[in-house]
Amino acid sequence: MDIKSQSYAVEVEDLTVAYDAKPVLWDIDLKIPKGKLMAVVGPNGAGKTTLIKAMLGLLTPVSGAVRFINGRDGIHRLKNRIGYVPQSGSVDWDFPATVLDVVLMGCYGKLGWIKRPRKADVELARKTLQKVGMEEYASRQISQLSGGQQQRVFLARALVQQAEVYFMDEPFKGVDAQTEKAIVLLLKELKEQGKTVVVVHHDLQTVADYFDWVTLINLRVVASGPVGEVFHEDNLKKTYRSTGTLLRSAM
Ligand SMILES: Nc1ncnc2c1ncn2[C@@H]1O[C@H](COP(=O)(O)OP(=O)(O)OP(=O)(O)O)[C@@H](O)[C@H]1O
Repeated sequence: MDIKSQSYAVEVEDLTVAYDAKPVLWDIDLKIPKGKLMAVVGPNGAGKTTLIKAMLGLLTPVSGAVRFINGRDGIHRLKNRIGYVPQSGSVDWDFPATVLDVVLMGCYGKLGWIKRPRKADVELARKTLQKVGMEEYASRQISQLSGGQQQRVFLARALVQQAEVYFMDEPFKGVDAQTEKAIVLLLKELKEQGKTVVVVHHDLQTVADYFDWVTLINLRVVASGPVGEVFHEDNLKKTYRSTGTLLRSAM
């Protein structure tokens, strides 16, 4: 099937997810058009990470379905075309692997640990490390990097995968201004390549600059659509309810 001819990258239908029988996402319906940079916005505990994990098939929903590329493919048939940058700090890197090894994992998935990388893959991995400003750390143990540096390596790993749809959980969390700029440039580059990127994002002030599509969520989807249409005070109020101070600073 030609992935490029389809208009939706991801479709979520009636998705309900619970932890210990307590629903944290309720009846989620979502269509993410192909080629969009989409922010997922909502207060702490709104279910943003849970939504991403459920879309990736890392959590089993109580009900509902997630379909990729206009409903034709499930996640398991598409795994090389889906890239995931988990939240920094959520992965235990306390095992022996260099930065270059970790980036090469993006080329091979699980096979990376047993298969010898091809020269072209190593070149691509090094070039991508350069892009995220980490080339001089290629031989460093991943456990010996700061959180922000690990975040850059995660991004490089996702980029070498050359996926169609990317999910990034708070890629800007705890990074300095220079790294933030580098990530924004990468997002724009992915968009230019026609990729779809779904990003959990907390900084309301940068939503309109960095993204063209937004989903506002708090247990349910409050609104989802073009930033210019749905990212307004009314919807933000509904999403954040009592957090008026945060709201005022964003508008
Ligand atoms: N493994 C788990 N077991 C039980 N409850 C969980 C688990 N993970 C998350 N939760 C709960 O589910 C709800 C949604 O959590 P989630 O991490 O998806 O929110 P979030 O919007 O990503 O929050 P944040 O902005 O703080 O990262 C929260 O109430 C959280 O306490």
